[in-house]
Amino acid sequence: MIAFYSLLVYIFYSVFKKEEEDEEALEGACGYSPKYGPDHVSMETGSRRRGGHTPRMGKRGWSRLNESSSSSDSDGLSLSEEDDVPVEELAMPAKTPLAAFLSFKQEAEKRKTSTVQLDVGEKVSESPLVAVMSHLLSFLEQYSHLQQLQQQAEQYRLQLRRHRVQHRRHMKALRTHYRQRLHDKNSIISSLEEVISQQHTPTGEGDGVEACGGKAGLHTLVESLCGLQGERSQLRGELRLLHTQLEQKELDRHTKVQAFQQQIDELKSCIEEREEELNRLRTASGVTDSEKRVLCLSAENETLKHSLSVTQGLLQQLSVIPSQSSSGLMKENENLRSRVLQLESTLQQRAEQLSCLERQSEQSEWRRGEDVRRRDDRLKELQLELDKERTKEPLVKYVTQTVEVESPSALRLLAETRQKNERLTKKLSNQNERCKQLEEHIRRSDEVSCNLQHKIAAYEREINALREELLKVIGHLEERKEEAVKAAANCSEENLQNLQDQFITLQSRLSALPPTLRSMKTDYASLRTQVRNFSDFYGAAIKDAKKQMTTAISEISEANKDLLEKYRKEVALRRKYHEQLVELKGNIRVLCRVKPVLKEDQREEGQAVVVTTDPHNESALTVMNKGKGRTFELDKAFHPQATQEEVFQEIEPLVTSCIDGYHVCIFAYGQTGSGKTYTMEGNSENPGINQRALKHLFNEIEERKDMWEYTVSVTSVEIYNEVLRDLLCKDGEKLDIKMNPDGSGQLHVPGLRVIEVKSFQHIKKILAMARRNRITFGTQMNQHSSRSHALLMITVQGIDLATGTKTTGKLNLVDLAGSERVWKSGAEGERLKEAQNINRSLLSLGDVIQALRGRSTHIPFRNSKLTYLLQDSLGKGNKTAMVVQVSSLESNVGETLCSLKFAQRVCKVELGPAARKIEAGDKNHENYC
Ligand SMILES: Nc1ncnc2c1ncn2[C@@H]1O[C@H](COP(=O)(O)OP(=O)(O)OP(=O)(O)O)[C@@H](O)[C@H]1O
Repeated sequence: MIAFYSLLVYIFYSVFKKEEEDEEALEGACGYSPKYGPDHVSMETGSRRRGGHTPRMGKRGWSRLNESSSSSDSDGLSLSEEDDVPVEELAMPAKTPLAAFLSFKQEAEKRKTSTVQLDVGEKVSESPLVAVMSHLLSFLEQYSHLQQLQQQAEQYRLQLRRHRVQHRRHMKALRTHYRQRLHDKNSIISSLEEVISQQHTPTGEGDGVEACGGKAGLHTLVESLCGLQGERSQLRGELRLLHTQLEQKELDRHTKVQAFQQQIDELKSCIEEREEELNRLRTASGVTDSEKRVLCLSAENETLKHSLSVTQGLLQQLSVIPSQSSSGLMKENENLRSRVLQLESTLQQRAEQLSCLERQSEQSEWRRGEDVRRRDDRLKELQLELDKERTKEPLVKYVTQTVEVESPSALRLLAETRQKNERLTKKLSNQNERCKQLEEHIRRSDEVSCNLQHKIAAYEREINALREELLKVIGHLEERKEEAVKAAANCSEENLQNLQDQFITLQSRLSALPPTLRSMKTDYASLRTQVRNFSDFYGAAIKDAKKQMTTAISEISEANKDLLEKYRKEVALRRKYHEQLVELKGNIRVLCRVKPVLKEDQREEGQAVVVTTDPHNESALTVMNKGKGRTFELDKAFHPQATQEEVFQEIEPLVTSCIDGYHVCIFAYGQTGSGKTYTMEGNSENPGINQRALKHLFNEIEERKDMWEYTVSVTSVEIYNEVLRDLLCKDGEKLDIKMNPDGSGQLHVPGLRVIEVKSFQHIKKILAMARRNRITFGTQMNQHSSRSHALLMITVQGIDLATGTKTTGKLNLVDLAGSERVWKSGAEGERLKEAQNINRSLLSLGDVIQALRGRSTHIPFRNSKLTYLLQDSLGKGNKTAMVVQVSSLESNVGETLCSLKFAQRVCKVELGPAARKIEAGDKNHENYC
């Protein structure tokens, strides 16, 4: 029994295996078509495999197929010899072990039935195994039948293809035949037409007979032509008919193909149904383990085969399809592939670029960080230098330090200069020493001469006294002599003796006198010669000293020339560093000044101070509001006690820039009454930025007068209710802003008074005039509130005397009208309109700042007269400083916060590097710029 089952299993297995092999072989055999080639077949098999079903035909499908096949034959299109394959041969079932087994089984069944018939009445119990076997056998029968059907279907397909090929060939041959015929006829007609045209051409007089003969020939020719034309039209008709027939046949073929396709589909579905049934049977009949295993294995095998076939089909499709008929597809595929490759390479490049960019950005980030750090360091250094500069250290020292840091060549130059300076200083000090010695000598000589003079005078006095005494004595002696002569004549010898004695003593005394007198005289004479000699010596010494002094001075002046040159260079360097410093500080600087609490501000008692500055951080400012502190970081925050000078110190570099040819704008912004006018204009005791700036301008101009010649001109306007008015004209008319007609692109205000200023005193008068003409009113916030924006515009034009280079700097000093909350200022009527106009123009200023901050392409300068007028000083390439004025009192905290927020926005604006407005004279100058 076991042996039987094993045999059965083996048979099954071999049957299935064989079946698959046959199927493959059959597909291989049927798939080839001479027209479509092996690729086409592969495609078909591929698609069949993908479908997972092997097409098999049922009996019904087969009969229908036979019918249509016979109808196609009836069209009169017969197969050629080589294409004609006998159907019986193709439809021959494969000799398989299955067939042998079936025959064996049939015989067994027959035997069984005969045994059953023999053992009538005997009860035979059918075992389940037998039942299964019978199932299996019936299934196998069905299966073999299916196989046959499938083979038939394949054969039919082959036949159909052959038919199609033959039909096409036939049609082609027909078409060429008719075309040839038509062509022949056409050529005959054209030749005839040529002949006719020759016949029609006029001939000579002597050709009369020929002409008669020609006419007859012509007649026949025309007739034959007509006949030919008729034939041609007939042929054309035939051709047309053929065409219609062809079309009809094509249509028939198409419908037949469709019908076949439908039948094939039906057959396919039928086969599928059968296969499903078969599978069901297969699984149902797997009773024993070995059978189940076989079934499982076969199922597994099936799936593996299926996946293999799918893979193969895909592979074939991929490799074969393009080379056959789908050259377009292939091209497309190639294109796609190349495009993919291109894209991949681009992607790779992009990735590389990206990584490169990332690296670069990292590097630049790092470099930026380094730069910022270096800039910070430099800023600190420069700040230190500036501080030193501020403490009025000598200019050379400042430049020396700067140069020491900056340039080694300059350092060398400086060292040389310093050495020369030292040498000169030494020489000078030597000269000074000598001068001092000489002076000492002179002083001593003077002293000696003075003493001698005194002595001489004393001697002279003594001599005079002695002379007088002598004269007196002589006079007395004369008198006595006369008396003695008289007495001698009258008196006794005794008296005479006495008198003689007296006379002798007097004579002795007199004789004693001359040596003293003589010595005195010689003393006097020697002293005189000494004095004379000394004065000569003194004169010579002075001459000598003078000589030495002049040589020293000439040497110094010679060295001074060098020094002057170096000084020029150093000034240029200084300017450069100054520019760098200003740039590092930012071409837009925001400073905040806190107004001190004045008596008049404390109207309400218990007003708290809410704004505080940090003594350790000069750029921070904290505002307390509702118990919370908010810190603002600006460029500089001045404490309330900051002086006007301290504020100006911060502005000074910008004012200097103006002389160097930059456009500078300095404006005070803030709430009404917060001290804008005080900061800009100040008062007589404490002048503000305006006066200080002009003073600084004139001082600088004075310093540079050896090298530069400057012209300073001033204009002053106010903008009140969006109306421009000249402040340097009483009853100034309404002015308008226009473009300069010289095509420079600069703005210009026709009719505006421009005053050329010669001195600082002159400017003071002009400022006073402008102040008088400005509109102010008292508001609740400020007794003398400025109700307009006041602009003081200074133009400094310079010419370098050495090179002829021209610079034009502009300094706009703006005292803005006070921003205020309308309800708080108690404004009504005209005041309300003013306040609204002020707020509107300040809003425009804010918009301009916002646009500059956002680096917008359009800056709305024209939105207000204020911004329009400041256009050439407020935008890119210029320098701006804003002094934000705030009140420190609690009642103004809202306005203070508003002003500080605006200030912080301004802080973030980047104006870029400032541009100097310069017209070069010659190249030399550029070295200094
Ligand atoms: N730093 C200060 N030191 C002393 N007094 C000051 C200071 N700041 C302002 N003041 C005084 O405060 C008052 C108002 O100042 P100022 O007129 O300058 O304000 P303002 O902001 O210009 O006001 P408005 O916008 O209304 O014109 C003036 O009397 C001024 O002298």
